[in-house]
Amino acid sequence: MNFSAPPSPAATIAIRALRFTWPGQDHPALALESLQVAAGEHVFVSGPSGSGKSTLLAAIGGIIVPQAGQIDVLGQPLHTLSAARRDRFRVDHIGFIFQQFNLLPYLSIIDNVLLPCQFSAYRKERARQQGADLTTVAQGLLVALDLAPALWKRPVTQLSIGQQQRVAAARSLIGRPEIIVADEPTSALDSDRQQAFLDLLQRECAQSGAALVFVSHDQRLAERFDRRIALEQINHAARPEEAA
Ligand SMILES: Nc1ncnc2c1ncn2[C@@H]1O[C@H](COP(=O)(O)OP(=O)(O)OP(=O)(O)O)[C@@H](O)[C@H]1O
Repeated sequence: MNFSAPPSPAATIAIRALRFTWPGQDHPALALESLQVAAGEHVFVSGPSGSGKSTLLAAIGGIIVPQAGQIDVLGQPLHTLSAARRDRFRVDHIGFIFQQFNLLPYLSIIDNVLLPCQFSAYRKERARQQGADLTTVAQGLLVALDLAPALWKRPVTQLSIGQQQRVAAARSLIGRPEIIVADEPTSALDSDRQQAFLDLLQRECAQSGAALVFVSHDQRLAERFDRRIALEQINHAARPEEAA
């Protein structure tokens, strides 16, 4: 079949001697000697504004390519892949939840959840193994994430922020990618809803065995993770004094 099966990994994510400088900048945004995430591990990444959190997630996703060092994801060194193969590898193996959710307003809720299966034969196949058909699997995820069937016919633009966020989480989880990456997914929610969302996300990740890399400013969420990383302490390029 024509999809990129993962090589067997020593660590789910392994970063060594990473240096990344954004185009046009004279100072690196990332300088990390070593960072590893184990299979199924839930890691909380915090750090002040400008400490490189989003840049790190972009590097893990192969969206940007470091000028030096190496990132292996599921045993695959990302720098050896062409841009097109990196894109495919990302959609096959990593579910992203962005701060702004990036839901497509012209698609139904179910079709938003199923989007990764449109781009990835690997995710589609894995989703198929989970249920009778893809729609049933998407619906099952929405129910697990507390999004009631009465809402499924609504345009995504008519959902609350918390509901949109749960659709985005279901989309990241469909087809059981090995890694879920979440960039400040709770920043628009009040404290109770943040905790509830994290409950659901962690439960689903535990069930699928996915590693979770969760970026947040909110230290109240930190204790619920296997490991906490203060990025400004390990990112030697970080200049948080410049933070807004
Ligand atoms: N597209 C870009 N082009 C140039 N510089 C960038 C770009 N994106 C980020 N940077 C710079 O890289 C550094 C790290 O930014 P990054 O967005 O990764 O930080 P962050 O920790 O995610 O911040 P925040 O918490 O504010 O989202 C900052 O100095 C920022 O100005």
